[in-house]
Amino acid sequence: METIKTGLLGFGTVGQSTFAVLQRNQGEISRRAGRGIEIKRIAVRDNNKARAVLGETDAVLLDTDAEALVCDPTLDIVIETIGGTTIARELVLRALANRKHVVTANKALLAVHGAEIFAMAHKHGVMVAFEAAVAGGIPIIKILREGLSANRIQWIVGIINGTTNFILSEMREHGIDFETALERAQRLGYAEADPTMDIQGIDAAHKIALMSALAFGAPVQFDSAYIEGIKGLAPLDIQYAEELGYRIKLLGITRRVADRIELRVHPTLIPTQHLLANVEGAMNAVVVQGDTVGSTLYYGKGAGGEPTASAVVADLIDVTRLHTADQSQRVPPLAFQPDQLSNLAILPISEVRCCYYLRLRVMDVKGVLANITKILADNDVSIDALLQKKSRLPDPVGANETDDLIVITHLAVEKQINAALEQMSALMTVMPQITKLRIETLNEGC
Ligand SMILES: NC(=O)C1=CN([C@@H]2O[C@H](COP(=O)(O)OP(=O)(O)OC[C@H]3O[C@@H](n4cnc5c(N)ncnc54)[C@H](O)[C@@H]3O)[C@@H](O)[C@H]2O)C=CC1
Ligand SMILES: N[C@@H](CC=O)C(=O)O
Ligand code: NA
Repeated sequence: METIKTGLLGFGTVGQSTFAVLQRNQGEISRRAGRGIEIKRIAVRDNNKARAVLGETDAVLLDTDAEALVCDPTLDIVIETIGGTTIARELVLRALANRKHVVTANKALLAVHGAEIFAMAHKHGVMVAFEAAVAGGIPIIKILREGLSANRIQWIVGIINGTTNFILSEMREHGIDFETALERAQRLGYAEADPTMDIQGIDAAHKIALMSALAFGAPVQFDSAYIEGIKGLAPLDIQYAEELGYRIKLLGITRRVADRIELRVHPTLIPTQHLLANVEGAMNAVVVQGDTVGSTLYYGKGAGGEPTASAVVADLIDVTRLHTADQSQRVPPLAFQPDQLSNLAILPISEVRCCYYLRLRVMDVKGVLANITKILADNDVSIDALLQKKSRLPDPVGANETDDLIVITHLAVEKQINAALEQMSALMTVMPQITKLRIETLNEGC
């Protein structure tokens, strides 16, 4: 059978690795797909740079005309690896309108414009495949869409941003400062073109929003996600958390709660003995809890050229198989049939129930602890553990001796915690900036 012809948009980290994997493993790939898969055309921004990597070849048309690529009648599949939500959106919509399947690694694009893009694909009877967009090489989309399709999924918790996990690991294990760790992540090809997407938790939110839609059969609701990144995380809290038996990770969390969904990304304390706490560097891990299967864990490389290309090429093989076969075998992009999506809304963060880590800096005077425990009790918050130590922060001018007070709470509703924090902040004996972090024990309890 004739090979399937594809066009590649962008030739950066993911684009180059996709090209290399398709070449290197072409024998096995065509045996799996039922026919060969070829990149016949590449659209780039800088021809000379790309030519230097690609070398001289007549087999691939290399130019800067992305518009022409998505309209090229000889191509069956467009592979989008340029990133972003503007030009990529236009090109993907144009490719779909031209009845080309699209394989993309672009989570930002699908989290923001997924509804429009999936509708366009449906209208023209073509596929949008995006395994590479979530947790890089871990085949989590396939797991959610196919492997766990018998389950009523209850929650998903994941380390789904390699850059921030790499930074947290480097800071904790090697005492490296934030900026140096970020530079390393960029050099290794993990970070987004704009690394604030990683640092601020936005990239993780794109991914958890996509997984949430797949798990619960609702539209992608990235706009309603609660997002907090790692920039404000103090090394002191990383230390105290360790002393109390927790590690801090940037987690993406989505959970079914009655008729609503939790959708949030924030630094979270998890017990150090949990497998997730030991996921280091740019590795990703996702825990999916289904009613039938129970708890399942998926672990692997979430960023970097080759692991991401592994997912892009797997999608190319899937699309090739389905393109070649009867179209009735198509799998819906969000796992549920497009006319069967529910309108489950996102639960506001103030309504979320969690356990909390609170760090207060207090004057070392009589009654301070009693006041704080009373405020917590008045707000219906019970204490699980308490640690009081001489403050490790330098004393501000004129202050009495100060202590760091760490409180670990039992399950509480976030608005009760916030009310308690407001009352504590008003105490003369409590110094400004109380730190609040959420805890997930990854059991039923929290
Ligand atoms: N790097 C990684 O580890 C992963 C990246 N992704 C996603 O893959 C996509 C690509 O990421 P990277 O390869 O890391 O980025 P990159 O910045 O290395 O590559 C993007 C390439 O696209 C080119 N480009 C930009 N606009 C263009 C246009 N209009 N026409 C032609 N070329 C254009 C750029 O010049 C650049 O070479 C992004 O959506 C990213 O979120 C997904 C998973 C992992
Ligand atoms: N910037 C992302 C790349 C993969 O999605 C990350 O660090 O995880
Ligand atoms: Na994946």
